[in-house]
Amino acid sequence: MTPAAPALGLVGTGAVGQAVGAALVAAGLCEQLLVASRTHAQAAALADDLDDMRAAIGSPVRPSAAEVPDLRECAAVVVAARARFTNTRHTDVRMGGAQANAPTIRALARHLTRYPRTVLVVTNPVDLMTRLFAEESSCPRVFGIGSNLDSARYRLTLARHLGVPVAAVHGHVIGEHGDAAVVCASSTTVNGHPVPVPLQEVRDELAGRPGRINAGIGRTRCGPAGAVVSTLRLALGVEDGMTELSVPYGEDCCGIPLRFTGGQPLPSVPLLDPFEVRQLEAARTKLRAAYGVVRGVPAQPLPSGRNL
Ligand SMILES: NC(=O)c1ccc[n+]([C@@H]2O[C@H](COP(=O)([O-])OP(=O)(O)OC[C@H]3O[C@@H](n4cnc5c(N)ncnc54)[C@H](O)[C@@H]3O)[C@@H](O)[C@H]2O)c1
Repeated sequence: MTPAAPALGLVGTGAVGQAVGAALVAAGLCEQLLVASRTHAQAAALADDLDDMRAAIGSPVRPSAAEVPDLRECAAVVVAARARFTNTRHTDVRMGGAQANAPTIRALARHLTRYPRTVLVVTNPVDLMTRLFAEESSCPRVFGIGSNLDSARYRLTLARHLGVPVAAVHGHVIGEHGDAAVVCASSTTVNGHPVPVPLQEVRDELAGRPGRINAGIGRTRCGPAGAVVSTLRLALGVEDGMTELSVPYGEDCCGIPLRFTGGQPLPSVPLLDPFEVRQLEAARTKLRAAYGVVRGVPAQPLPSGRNL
């Protein structure tokens, strides 16, 4: 297997960082994996653990500890940092991290100012943190992981409900990676045919699944790691295809489907019915207001050059 990239970077060595690191070593997408974290000791510890994995499975990926500025040489950087805070929310849980994570994202963005390659933001609330990173860094290719994980959960739920393979289901979840997610039921197909979607069952599963995972194993980690690896395959041009990512969209930043060809993304929002249009508008209004709070100022439109 020839790795697609000389080096990839990873920021954060917690639950998500560990799972992403392991998935990248297993996937063999790069020759080197540079790991950075709040402390060098954390980065070195994860790099050693991943190096053991490399030796055990014969992966081409060589992990090593690094500082964030070293990641500028990488073909892509995954941001999975989380500030230390206690989230006491029961609804809109991901929004609970907005104020705490914003300074961390700002600091990381400054280290990577005008980094020209791909940044994948995982830190929640991901739609806000993606926009913050993009604005603070002026990086041209910043994508948020979240709606693609929601979409994977949606396809899984529908496949189980209908008793069909997941691969037979085509459908997207867009908008916010959070309580204002929009299930694109009207454009969903199974084996190429429209199907009635049990919307309440789907919404209950999207809302309840992360909480059940957290209750059982502390943090969600493998799902986001899978979403990161599949996105990197598209962004690095290893394969062409579609995924749902948070990107600048109009004056906001929210999850929409992007079709990648040769590593280049093109927005590909499906036709929405009037109910879905209203839901997407509500999600964008919510995100715009929340972003204004994170910035401490009313949200400004994104420069047109960065709108997708
Ligand atoms: N977008 C998604 O689909 C999705 C899914 C799951 C989790 N998440 C989010 O991913 C983030 C990480 O989650 P986690 O469970 O791994 O958190 P965690 O608390 O287990 O780990 C956070 C890591 O970030 C590091 N860190 C903190 N400040 C840093 C800094 N300034 N620079 C570099 N590293 C720093 C910490 O040392 C730690 O290694 C959270 O915001 C979480 O909500 C997103």
